[in-house]
Amino acid sequence: MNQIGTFGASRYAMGELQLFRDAEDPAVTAALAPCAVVRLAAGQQVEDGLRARLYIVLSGTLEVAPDAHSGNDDGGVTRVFPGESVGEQAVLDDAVNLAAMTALEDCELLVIEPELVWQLIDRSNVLARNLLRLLSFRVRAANAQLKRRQKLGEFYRQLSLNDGLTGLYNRAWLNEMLPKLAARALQDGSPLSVIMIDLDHFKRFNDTHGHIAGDAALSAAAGVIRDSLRPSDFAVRYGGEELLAVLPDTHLDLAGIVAERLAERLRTAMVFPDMRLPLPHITGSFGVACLEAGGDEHALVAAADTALYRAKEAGRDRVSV
Ligand SMILES: Nc1nc2c(ncn2[C@@H]2O[C@H](COP(=O)(O)OP(=O)(O)OP(=O)(O)O)[C@@H](O)[C@H]2O)c(=O)[nH]1
Repeated sequence: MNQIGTFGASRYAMGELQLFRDAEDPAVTAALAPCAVVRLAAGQQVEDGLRARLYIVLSGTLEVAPDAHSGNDDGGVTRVFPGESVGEQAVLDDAVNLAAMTALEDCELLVIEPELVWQLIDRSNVLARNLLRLLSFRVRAANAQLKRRQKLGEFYRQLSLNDGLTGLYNRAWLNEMLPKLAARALQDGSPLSVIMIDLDHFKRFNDTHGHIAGDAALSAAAGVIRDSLRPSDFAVRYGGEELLAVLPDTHLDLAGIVAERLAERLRTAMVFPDMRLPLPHITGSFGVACLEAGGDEHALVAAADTALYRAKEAGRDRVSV
C-alpha cells in the first residue's frame, strides 16, 4: 500500500464520494485535504494493522471478504466501487477491522483516520445523515441475507429429514420426533400407535425385475402408505424395504384397522402403470403396537417389530397386532 499523495492535491472531487454527497463546506474540504491517498496494485491487500480506518475507493474495485476469524466467513464477498466506502462500522465501533480487503484491479483509496471521522461527524450534519443512511442500508442488506440463509438452512434441514428415494421421513426424523411424540402421548394420556411394514420377498422382486424396478416398487409402496394415512399421521422409511407409520391419538384396535387398509391397498397397487409388463403385485407384512403406560419409543418400536415377525411367520401379506 503506497501513499501517492493527499486528497487535496489529487484529481478527485469530494462530491463524487457517497458519504460526502451534498456535504461540501469549506471546513470539511479543508479537513479532508491532508488525508492520504494510497495506491494498491491488483491482488494487493489493504494493510489495516490493528486500527480501523475509513477507506473510500477513488478508482478501481476493492473486494471485501467478511471476517474470517469470527465464524462469519460465509463467502459473502462484496465489491466496493469508486465513491463507495468500507470500514465505517469498525470506525464507529472503535473495533479492529477484520475484513480482508483486496484490490481486484489497480485501486486508489482515500484513507480517513478514525479521529477525523468523528470530527467530521461533529462538524457536518449532512455527513452524519449520509452515514446513517449508509448504515441503515447495510443493516437492511444484512437482514435480507440472514433471511435468505435461514430459508436455505430450513430447506437443507427438510432435505436431511426426508428419504431421497421415497420422499417419506427418514430415520433421522424418526430419531428426533418419536421420543417427542411418545413423551407427549404419555403426558397427555393419549394413545400413540405405530405400524411396522416390511415388503414381502423383496429380494426376490429385485432379483426378478432388477434393482431399478425394485426402487420403483419401493417408491410406489411408500406412496400407497403415505396417501392412505390421515394428515396427522407420519410415514417413515425405517430402513431398506421397511416402512413405519406413526399414528398419534390412535388406539391399538383402530391402528389394526388402518394396517388392514394399508395391506389391502398395497396388494392392489400398480407398480408399473405405464409399462407393458405383467403386473407384479407387492405385498407387505404389518406389525402393529401401541405405546404402553411406563413404556417408551424403543419399547413401542420393538413391540411393532415383534408383531411384524409374527405376521411374517404366519405367511406374510397380513397384519399382526
Ligand atoms: N431396489 C431396492 N431394494 C432394496 C432397497 N433397500 C433394500 N432393498 C432390498 O430389499 C431386500 C430385503 O431382503 P430381505 O431382508 O432378505 O427380505 P425379503 O426378501 O423382503 O423377504 P421377507 O422380508 O422375509 O419377506 C434386499 O434384497 C435389499 O437389497 C432399495 O432402496 N431399493
